[in-house]
Parts: sequence; structure tokens; C-alpha cells
Amino acid sequence: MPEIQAAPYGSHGIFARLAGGEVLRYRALMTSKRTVGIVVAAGTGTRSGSATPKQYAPLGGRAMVAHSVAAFAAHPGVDTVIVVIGGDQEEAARAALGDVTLVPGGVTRRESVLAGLEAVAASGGAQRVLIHDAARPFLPAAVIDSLLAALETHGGAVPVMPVADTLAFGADHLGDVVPRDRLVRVQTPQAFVFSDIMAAHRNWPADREATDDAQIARAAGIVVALVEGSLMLEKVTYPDDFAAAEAKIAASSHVRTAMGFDVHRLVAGEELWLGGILIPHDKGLSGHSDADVALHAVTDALLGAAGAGDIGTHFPPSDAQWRGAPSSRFLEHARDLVLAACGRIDFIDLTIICEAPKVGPYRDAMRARIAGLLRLPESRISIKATTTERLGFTGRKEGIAAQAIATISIAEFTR
Ligand SMILES: Nc1ccn([C@@H]2O[C@H](COP(=O)(O)OP(=O)(O)OP(=O)(O)O)[C@@H](O)[C@H]2O)c(=O)n1
Ligand SMILES: C[C@](O)(CO)[C@H](O)COP(=O)(O)O
Repeated sequence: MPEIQAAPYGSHGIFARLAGGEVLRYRALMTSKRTVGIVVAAGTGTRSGSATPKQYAPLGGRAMVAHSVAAFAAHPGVDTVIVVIGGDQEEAARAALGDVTLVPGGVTRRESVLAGLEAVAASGGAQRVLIHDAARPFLPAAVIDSLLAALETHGGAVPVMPVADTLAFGADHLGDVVPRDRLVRVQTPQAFVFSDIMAAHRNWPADREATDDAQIARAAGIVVALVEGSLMLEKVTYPDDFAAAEAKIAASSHVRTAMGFDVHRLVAGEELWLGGILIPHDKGLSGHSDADVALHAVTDALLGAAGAGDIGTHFPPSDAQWRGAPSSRFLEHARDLVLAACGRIDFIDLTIICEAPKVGPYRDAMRARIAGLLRLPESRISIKATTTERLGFTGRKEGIAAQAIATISIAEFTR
């Protein structure tokens, strides 16, 4: 199967998954092993000292929980993500995550995981499940690769790290040293054959706690393999951990800029959609979609910065489903691609080139609309307009052109 060789397992994250037909076919093959990522995010974060549950604290420009959800969503081996949340967290979770399956959790982590597993069972089950702490925001695709590979031969697998410090009992005074040569630090995600971990959790006594799922699996006789963990996966637990997490993002972030350009013809009898708003005018822009040339330019700039092709790659004009489509959908898609690649949109500079209509009266409304679609403050959107001094097709009012430059930051720690 050349498609599989062309897109090795987990090789390119979201870009590989969305870039073209070959990869999409590869993904379709993989769904024969339906894999669900469960992110447990129902804790209160007491030790973190955060006023709100730590998983909603901003980290690298978005809520902590959004990072690992995006990492799962971007991985071609993960088909679905569900997030387990606290009873009073729905609003915060929706604001952070948008349209993701949310499941109410329990009082302890174990109960929250059980609730997540039951939700998977109720939705038709799965072959494999990856159970992950929202409090470990930076989830490398390579760790997911290793875990899924280990599940080919084991019922469970966990990422582990070596212990670097001397370990000893300690209360009032230092006690005996604990030999560390055979100890490991256990991280998440923890990967399991779904039916096995589901049964193990159901059989675990309700009055007994376990700090992770591998313990519950082992108690049920599941052999749990070890794979190499990652420093990126350290848990955010105490107040100082937030600064350490921000430092990880800063250390691996770099800025990308890309431009987008588009032209559409002005014709009588069409609505004029420009910059995401409907403008009264004697002509409108003609195209396969609503032909909003300004949103197309911004969309292409974002796709370029994400290295994810162009608007035609994602929304081919040959595809009837995009006939008359609102260009806001294209822009939201580009936004989600950037976010899924652990990127942050820093700034958009859009220039609309036309003789008429005058853009000035609509500039604020366009800015607000684009900021809303990108979930950014308006201060990160610049809209400029110019004429071409009555020269060329824009000068003759035959069409409108737009160009945009997107500046994004991408933290390249996800591999
Ligand atoms: N009832 C609970 C408790 C914890 N968790 C989740 O389990 C993960 C690991 O737990 P921990 O770091 O201990 O988070 P908290 O329980 O929120 O923190 P603390 O113990 O400091 O209150 C976190 O993503 C947390 O949201 C959960 O889903 N449901
Ligand atoms: C699940 C876990 O993250 C694995 O290391 C850990 O056991 C969670 O412990 P916590 O005390 O609930 O933070």
C-alpha cells in the first residue's frame, strides 16, 4: 500500500492528516482500530494555588487543557477525543475547547477516568484508549507513537522517566534511602486495550483509590509495557510549575509569517461579502463560495504559516459542498489547524484593494468579525484599504483584491 508508506504512522501530525487524499485514506484504514483519547480535566488543582482549576489557566496563549486535546486531535492514530470535566466547568471547558465531547467526572481522578471509559463504552466502544492528564499539557506525538506501537504486543503501556535524585523516607528527619535503580517515574498518557481497562476499572473496589490507571490494569493481570517518557510531559502540580511550563513553550517557539492573496470578480446581482460582513453595494463578488476575498486572503496566510497548503487544498472549488459556503468556515478551519499544531496567531495584517465600496465605514465591523472568528482581541487584527489609482481591474471596479500577512508562533515540541 503506497499510501501507508507515504505517510508513516504519526509522521506529520495534523498536517499529514489533513494535507491530502493519501493521508486521509491512511486514516480511514486506521479506524479499524478505533482509538480514543481521554483527557481527564475534572480536578480542582488545589496544590497549584490557582484561583480557578489549573487546567483552565492560560499557558502559551490558551487554556492548559487545550494543548493536550489539540495534540490528540492532531495525531493520525487517535480517532476521537473526549474530555472529562468537573460539574461546574462546562462553560470554561467550552470556551477553551469549542466543540469537543465533554463528560462529567468524579470526585477522584479514578472516578473521572471511569466516567470517561463508560462514556466511550456508551458511544460504541473502542479498540484502544489513551488516558491522559490535562495537567500534562505538552504531549509529544512521538510518545503517542510509542504507546500505540507497544499496544501491538501488550495490554497496556505507560511512558516513564528515570529517577535522578536520591530517594529516601523523610518525616521530621531523613530516613532510609530507597534504592532507585529499578524505579521509574510514571507519566501519562497511559494506553490500554479498551475492553481490558474498562473491565479492570469496573472491577476495582469503589472504596479504594489508585493514583493511576496502570495500577488498576496490573491488579487485573494486564501486563503494562514501558516506553520512553518525555520531559515535556512533566505534570503541572505546584505554583512554580506554571512558569516552568511557560519556559518550555518559549524555548521551543518560533515565529512564522506567511502571506495570502486573492482576487474575485465584481458582478451585478451578487451579495457583497467582504471581511466577514455583508456590505450594501450595487455589485457583489462572484465565486464558488460567498467569494469573500478578504477572508480568503487571511485564510491562505494562516494556512501558509501553518505549512498546510492553501485554501484550494482544503476546500476544492470542484467540491459541490462548498458552493455558496460562508468563508467564515474556511477561516475557522485555518484557525483550528494552527491551534492543533500548538500554534498561536499573533497578528493579522489585511489589505483590501478596491476602488469601491469605501472600506473605511466598515473597517471596525470587519475587524470585530475577524477577531471573533479567530478568537483574538481586536488589537491583533489590522485592516487597511487602498485603491490602485483607477488603474487595472480594481481601478476599473471589475474586481476586488486582498492580501494578508499572518504572523504566528508555533512551539515545535509536539514531535
Ligand atoms: N476528580 C478528579 C481529580 C483529578 N482529575 C484530573 O487528573 C489529573 C491529574 O491530577 P492532579 O494533577 O492531581 O490534578 P488535581 O486533582 O486537579 O490537583 P490537586 O490534587 O492539586 O487538587 C488532572 O488533569 C486532573 O484534572 C480529574 O479528572 N478528576
Ligand atoms: C496519573 C499520574 O499523573 C501518573 O503519574 C499521577 O499518578 C497523578 O497523581 P495525582 O496525585 O493525582 O496528581
